[in-house]
Amino acid sequence: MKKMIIHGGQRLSGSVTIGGAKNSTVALIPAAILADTPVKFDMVPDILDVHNLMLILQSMNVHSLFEDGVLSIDPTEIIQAPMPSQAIKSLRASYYFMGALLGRFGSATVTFPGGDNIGPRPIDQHIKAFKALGADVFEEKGTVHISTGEKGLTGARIFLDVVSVGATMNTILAAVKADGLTTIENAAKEPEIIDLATFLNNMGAHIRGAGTDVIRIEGVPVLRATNVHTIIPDRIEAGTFLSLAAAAGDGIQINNIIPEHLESFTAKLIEMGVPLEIGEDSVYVPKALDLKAIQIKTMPFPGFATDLQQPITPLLLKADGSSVIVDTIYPQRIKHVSELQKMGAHIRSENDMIVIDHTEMLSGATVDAGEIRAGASLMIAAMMASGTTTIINAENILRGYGSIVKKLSDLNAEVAIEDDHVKTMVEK
Ligand SMILES: CC(=O)N[C@H]1[C@@H](OP(=O)(O)OP(=O)(O)OC[C@H]2O[C@@H](n3ccc(=O)[nH]c3=O)[C@H](O)[C@@H]2O)O[C@H](CO)[C@@H](O)[C@@H]1O
Ligand SMILES: C=C(OP(=O)(O)O)C(=O)O
Repeated sequence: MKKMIIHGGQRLSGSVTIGGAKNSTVALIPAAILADTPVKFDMVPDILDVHNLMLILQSMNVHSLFEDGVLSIDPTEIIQAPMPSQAIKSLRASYYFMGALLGRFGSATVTFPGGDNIGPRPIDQHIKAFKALGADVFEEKGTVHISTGEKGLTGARIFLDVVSVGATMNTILAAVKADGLTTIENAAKEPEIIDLATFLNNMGAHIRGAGTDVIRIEGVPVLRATNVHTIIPDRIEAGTFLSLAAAAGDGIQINNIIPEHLESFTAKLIEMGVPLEIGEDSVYVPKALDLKAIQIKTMPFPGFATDLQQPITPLLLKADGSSVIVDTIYPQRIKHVSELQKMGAHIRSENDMIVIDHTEMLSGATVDAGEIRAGASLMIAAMMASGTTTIINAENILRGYGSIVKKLSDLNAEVAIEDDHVKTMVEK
């Protein structure tokens, strides 16, 4: 078990560069096994999810190498083999191997995925799509078996009952080499879906409409990589640093941002009174004073991202008055609430609402990063607090925040990650 130790109260300044998007990367790596050539990704974040996906690739005889942000994957000698269940369980996105293996071999056997513990996370819409494409699906003891038998996959019209990032991506992965036209209606519109479609289209796929709620996929027999795919910047990591900068910064420049991906978030910061200076691919956050309380409702893209409701919470503690968050995607995503209370935060959850009242001062405490964004929220609160905070289960933070100790230390934070009693990464 790892713990993150933060000595709070330092004012932060300087600049930070955002890495490639976790939620693109974790779909692109499984997508690589659909290629008939080796593939290369650039701007790959150094996060635990990537290392676990590499372990899963290894189990299928797919060689991968991760060096200086470039991940090379050679799927040309892939075999179907049992996958390491611990790695599968360590992340949500292992479910993308269902669509990718189905597209590659016409069958897939994948243990039910893990990922963040943020309330119920069914995959009924993924299964519905696989069935519509002609696969038989059955679940036994936590493992999903999917197969098309001799008949192969055939394009179909699929209407998703709920807007789902994972079901949209998985349907694309299964349909990209299927016979004929697949139409996904009520598709999710997240930028990471466009990134996946761009990667596949550059290899010869025929996917149109990614980024809208109707996606059309004309199946192709072969996918060949001819260039390096550069992963889009992580809008959730960017939002986390924007919140940190407004909460504890004396002027912080955040580089490698696509501002259009963050409009619902930056609009809320501006509404609070944070005087953001938004550039073409960067945002400068000056010292923020006199913040106003706001109301937030999380929605599918382009709405306010559920993954950013916890990271913005510590900033809301600084606002004058009561702020309210309603997470419509994951109403039970409240693991940070009890932990922030331990630090003295005036925060409570009631009837699917999180109410955040002005809090003059936070104090360091031992708190639990129950999941990735709860961890991000605690990390920011710890920077604002007086004294030392120890965040246990820090692996959850490392699932999605690459080089986090270095990035925070470069901003003048006093932070380290310790492995039980042994220091593994101390940058300052
Ligand atoms: C690896 C990845 O990209 N993870 C993101 C992805 O998760 P993930 O793809 O798992 O989330 P979905 O977009 O699928 O979930 C959205 C909503 O649909 C529901 N649902 C989903 C699928 C399904 O078959 N049935 C169903 O009812 C879910 O319970 C949830 O309430 O999108 C979430 C919502 O933006 C983000 O929080 C996660 O960071
Ligand atoms: C919920 C998240 O991740 P995952 O879907 O990978 O568990 C997240 O990134 O906030």
